This record gives sequence, C-alpha cells and structure tokens, in this order.
Amino acid sequence: MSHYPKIPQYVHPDFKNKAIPIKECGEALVNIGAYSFKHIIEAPMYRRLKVADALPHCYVRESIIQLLEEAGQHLPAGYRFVIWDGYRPYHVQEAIYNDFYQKLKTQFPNEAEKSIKERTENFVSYPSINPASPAPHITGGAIDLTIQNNHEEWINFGTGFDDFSEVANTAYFEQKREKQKLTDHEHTILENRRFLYQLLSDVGFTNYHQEWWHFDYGNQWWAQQKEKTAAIYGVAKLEEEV
Ligand SMILES: C[C@@H](N)C(=O)N[C@H](C)C(=O)O
Ligand SMILES: [Zn+2]
Repeated sequence: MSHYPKIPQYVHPDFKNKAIPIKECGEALVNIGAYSFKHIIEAPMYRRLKVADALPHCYVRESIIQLLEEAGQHLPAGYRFVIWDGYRPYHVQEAIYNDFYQKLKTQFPNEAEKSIKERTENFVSYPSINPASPAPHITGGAIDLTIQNNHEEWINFGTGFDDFSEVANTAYFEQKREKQKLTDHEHTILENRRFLYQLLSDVGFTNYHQEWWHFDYGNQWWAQQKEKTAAIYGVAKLEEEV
C-alpha cells in the first residue's frame, strides 16, 4: 500500500462561508448493517460510545455504497472499509457538538464564546437542519471510516476515531515530513493516510482536511470542493423518523 501521491493541503477559500444551492436528488438512505457487502462493514461508533439517540446501524445514501464498493476493489485481499458513522440524526449531531463545546469551555475557561465555537467547529459541524445549509452528516452524504486488514484489525492512521487534535489533520504527517525525518512508524501512517485518501478521491469523494476519517459525497462540502453548481443531497430523513 505504498507510493501514493502526497495529500494536497489546499482548502477552498470559501470553505464553510458559502452555502452552495442544493438540488435534492431523492436517493434513499441504505442501512449498511442490513446487507452483506463485499468491501464494506459497519461499526456504529456513536452507539458504541453510548451517545443518546445514536442509531444502531450506519446509514448512507445509495451512491455512497456503490462508490465504496468500487474503491474497495483496490483494497488488498480480505481488507474492508469500516464505516464508523454515516447519516446522523439532528439530536446526535447536537449531542456531539455540545459535548465537545463543553469540554473546550472547561479547557479554556477564559476564552470568548466565539473562539470556543470556532474551535468546536474545527471538528464538529454546527447541528444545522436549515434546508439551505444542513450539517454534512445530516444529509447522509458524509462518512467517517477506517480500514480493517485481513485479520480484522483496524489499520493505523495515527489517531483513533474523533481524536480532535492536530494529529487528525489529514496532511499532518505530510507537514511533519517537510520539517523532519519521519520514524518508520510515522511513515507507515503517512502511507496509510495517502492510501485511504487516494482510494476515495479516485471514486469521487472529497475529504475534510481536519479529519483523516471524514469524507463527503453529494453534499455542499463536496459540491464546493468539486466546484459543482449544486449539491445533490440536502437534509435526509430515515423512514422511521418521517
Ligand atoms: C464529529 C466528527 N466525527 C465529524 O463527523 N466531524 C465533521 C466535521 C462533522 O461533524 O460534520
Ligand atoms: Zn464525519
């Protein structure tokens, strides 16, 4: 899994400042846990972490399954994408946001609200269900994922799920490498990140630069990075929520 290109450090100048129009395509949400896919399994992390109202399974829009299966053809034999989270109901997004916001308030007691909010939103989107600017996971067009090897072990990407630190930045080890020689261990992580980034980029996903595990397709973050005139996924709803 080596010799993939360097992870670019480009961030769109309007990122998060401009809401791209949404032309909802109406694709359904698919319950990953209800099917047996060749290259995809689920590990619903917020449920495991006992976040209130977290779903027992991971749901994503239909095209995301197709794209992951396509990308999965390039995984070594026996490796699989492990989906940690996909569609996120409003109350779950709100709970994750409030939890991290409160942690930061405790960590930085003298810092202004605005700054704490900015720090929070580096890692957790504001829980918006505004139809013109929904949070990425609320559209069913965002995934958090890792890869498991043929021994069913999660491969090393340098941090665990929702490690809200600078090490989570997708290009962290690219930047470190520009300043100093990486250890063999760090070099493996760099190669693993390049591998995941390349596999998913090749089939059309975009990555959130602050989190190596977060990728988008069809939502506004994706549309902006891809310079599309419109996103295709707006606020999603599970049938049981409608
Ligand atoms: C909270 C984390 N897993 C995540 O998905 N972050 C992005 C930025 C989000 O909340 O949209
Ligand atoms: Zn995410």
